This record gives sequence, structure tokens and C-alpha cells, in this order.
Amino acid sequence: MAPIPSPSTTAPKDISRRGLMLVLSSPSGAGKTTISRRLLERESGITMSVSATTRAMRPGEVSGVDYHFIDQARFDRMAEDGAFLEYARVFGNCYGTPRGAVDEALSAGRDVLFDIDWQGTQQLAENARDDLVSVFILPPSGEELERRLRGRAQDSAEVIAGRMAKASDEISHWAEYDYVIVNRDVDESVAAVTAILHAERLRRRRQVGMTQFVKNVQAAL
Ligand SMILES: Nc1ncnc2c1ncn2[C@@H]1O[C@H](COP(=O)(O)OP(=O)(O)OP(=O)(O)O)[C@@H](O)[C@H]1O
Ligand SMILES: Nc1nc2c(ncn2[C@@H]2O[C@H](COP(=O)(O)O)[C@@H](O)[C@H]2O)c(=O)[nH]1
Repeated sequence: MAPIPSPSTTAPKDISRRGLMLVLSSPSGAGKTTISRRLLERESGITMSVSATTRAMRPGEVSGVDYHFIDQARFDRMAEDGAFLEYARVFGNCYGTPRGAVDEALSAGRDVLFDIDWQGTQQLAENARDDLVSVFILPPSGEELERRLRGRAQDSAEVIAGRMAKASDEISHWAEYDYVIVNRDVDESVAAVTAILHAERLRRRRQVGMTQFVKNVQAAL
């Protein structure tokens, strides 16, 4: 099947657009990272926000790609200096979104994908509601969530137990999100997130040059 063209290639060229912030949240292990990676492979015009964290690096993770791994003192300094767009303590570690890279991408009309928890999403909603599109990813069941956390084989049994214990709390925030997806099949979930992204790009308020474009069309009628 031929790829579906993204709206950025179908919209008239002179209608500029501010980037949007596409947030994925879920209980740990439901599949945000997997969906994000696939989306970024096939979709242009969107970049991943790389968070800073005080958590230890997992096997296979790359500093500056998966996270900026920093110590607590540096995290606290950045928080105090207002360098984070949002930040939160999750599972005993600190996580935050560095402001600079996101501001730069949005102003250049690029969309930004976030893998953050409900606390961070609430902060973005308070500070930048118009730019925000939020998606909650649910696992098909509690048993499957535990299977995925174990199958990832990157955390100790103790860490997995801690994340399972928090899963119900996390899920209780599902209704605060714009969209909800049950991640049964990765391809279907990526297709659903892609459809959301394409539709949100076409929202009238995001197409800042549209008023002038319509006037030009009308003037020639
Ligand atoms: N639809 C799916 N079916 C089966 N396995 C899946 C599916 N989606 C993701 N997985 C697997 O589940 C595990 C957890 O996925 P992933 O790391 O993407 O979760 P996450 O939500 O990003 O977790 P965290 O919040 O801890 O970062 C991975 O091993 C991944 O390959
Ligand atoms: N509020 C924020 N939450 C974040 C950020 N980066 C990641 N996260 C969330 O933390 C948990 C755990 O992630 P893990 O990589 O240790 O498994 C997960 O729910 C992420 O979505 C952030 O910058 N801000």
C-alpha cells in the first residue's frame, strides 16, 4: 500500500504552522517507547523531546538519545533556573523536559513528541494548552502489562514490582487525555497515533496563514 501523504505535503505551501506537542503517557511498560520509535521512523516533521533524568542508564540506552543522564545536583540547578518546561518525580527518580530544544522546534514549525507521565502532561496543559495534543496508551490487561515489563528484561524484579504497584494510579489519569488507545498490536497503535497527528496538524487554529490564504482565494473569485 502506498504511504499516506502527511498533511504538511498536502497543505498549500504558504500556510505556515506552529509545531504541536504530541504527548504519549501510560503506565510503565504499556508501549510508549516502542510506538514513539516506530512513529519517528516513518513520520517527518516531528522530533523526540529528550528528557533529562537522574535514573541510572539501562543496558542499550544511549546518553543524549534516550535521555540526558544527569546527577541530582545538576537536575536541581536546572529546575531552579527554569530550564525545564515541566518536571516530576516518577518511581523515585527525577525526570524533566529541557525547554530550549522544544521551544526551538515549535517555533520552526516542527512537531515534538513527548514520552512523559501524567504529572508532566498536567503541567504542559497548564502552560501551553493550545500546543498540546495528549494520548493515553492503555495495556490490553494487567497480566499483559506485567508480561511486557518482564519481557523487556531491563529492570530488576523489585523495580518491576514497584512499577506494577503504581500502574493503577497512572491509569486513573486516562480521562484527562484528548485520546485513548489500547495498545494490543504495535502496528495498529502506530497507525492510530499517526492518524491523530495528521488530523491535529490540520486544525484550523494551527494554520496561521489560512485567513490570508482564504482572502486571496476569494479576491480572485
Ligand atoms: N503491542 C505490543 N505487543 C506486545 N509487546 C509490546 C507491545 N508494545 C510494546 N511491547 C513490548 O513491551 C515492552 C515495554 O514497552 P516499552 O518499553 O515501549 O514501554 P513504555 O511504555 O515505554 O515503558 P516505560 O514507561 O517504562 O518507559 C517492550 O519489550 C516492548 O517490545
Ligand atoms: N513528567 C515527566 N515524565 C517523564 C519524563 N521522561 C520520562 N518520563 C516518564 O517516566 C516514567 C519512567 O520512564 P523510564 O524511562 O524510567 O521507564 C515513564 O512514565 C515516562 O513517561 C519527563 O521528562 N517528564
